[in-house]
Amino acid sequence: MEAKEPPIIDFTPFYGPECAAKENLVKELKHACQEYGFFQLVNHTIPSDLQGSILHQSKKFFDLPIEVKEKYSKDIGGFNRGYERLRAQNFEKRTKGDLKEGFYLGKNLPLEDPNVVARKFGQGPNKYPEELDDPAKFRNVADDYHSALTSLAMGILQMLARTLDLEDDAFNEFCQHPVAVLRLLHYPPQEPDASELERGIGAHTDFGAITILLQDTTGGLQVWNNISSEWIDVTPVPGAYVVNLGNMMMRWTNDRYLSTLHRVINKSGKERFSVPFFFSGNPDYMVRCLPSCEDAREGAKYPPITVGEWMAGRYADTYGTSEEKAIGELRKEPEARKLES
Ligand SMILES: O=C(O)CCC(=O)C(=O)O
Ligand SMILES: [Fe+2]
Repeated sequence: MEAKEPPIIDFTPFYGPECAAKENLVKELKHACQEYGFFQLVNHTIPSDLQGSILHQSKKFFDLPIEVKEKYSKDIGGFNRGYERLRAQNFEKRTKGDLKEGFYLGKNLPLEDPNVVARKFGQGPNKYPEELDDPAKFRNVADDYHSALTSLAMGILQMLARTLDLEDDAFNEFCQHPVAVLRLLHYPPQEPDASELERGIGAHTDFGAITILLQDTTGGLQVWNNISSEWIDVTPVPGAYVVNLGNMMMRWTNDRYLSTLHRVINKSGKERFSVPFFFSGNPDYMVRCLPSCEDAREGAKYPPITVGEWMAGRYADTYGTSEEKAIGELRKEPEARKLES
């Protein structure tokens, strides 16, 4: 079978009454989750000017001098918010690090919020850069965008519940006080003579439930196709969201749904901007295999784990606190085996 790009799915029926088109949407989503773990979503009602604004504010931040950006380092003050310098992440562990810089934002919660006081995973205050021409604009756009994407994520999960023959509200508890991370990303163009191993972001799967990614028109995102064993480009569709399933979905569905390897290589000669939104749910929620997905003989492949424990472990893996484990996981990937042998 010829490998194809992940499908483009029209979300319009979600906003309308029950009808054949809505049933068809559920079928399309189910097919995408089983065969690709990825799809592009169009007609999702997030205004294009809000999408343009978040990309614009992101560029403004990354254009600041490095000393200013470092003032907002993610390493200062905890809460997983703020600036992450070039090459800080290194998914494939075969170069000096991924050729991108980032800025992490979440829902802005004050220090006295009960979930922050209780040190729940991923809950806390944002950092907002003061040195921009219009700092209030950055703040408003980031907060509005985060809240719009939180609603979209809940809508998508409602439809994904239907694909699993569950009630629409099946993921409601999961969506309470969610860990939801907005990551502004800037990929400088890679040098023409860069190593073949140079990556904007190395091959990885996402940790959470779903990721909703806005990419500019540069291109460079690729997904791994397990059947044809090749990397497939995800061609930018203006205004669309690239949605992919994270590891939690595999745990829930006992691997019926895919959490697919993906990477970015920016050979365009231009800088690339993207904004993934990672929706990982309520830190106290126990992710366990859905009864309908248990295997008749083998039961569930993965033991139950809370969102908080799962996320903390996965972050530790990618940020080097458990480097050996991360390398061990990468070795399982076909591409890595090929390159090593
Ligand atoms: O920038 C992109 O297109 C992908 C980013 C990504 O995969 C991630 O941040 O997990
Ligand atoms: Fe990713």
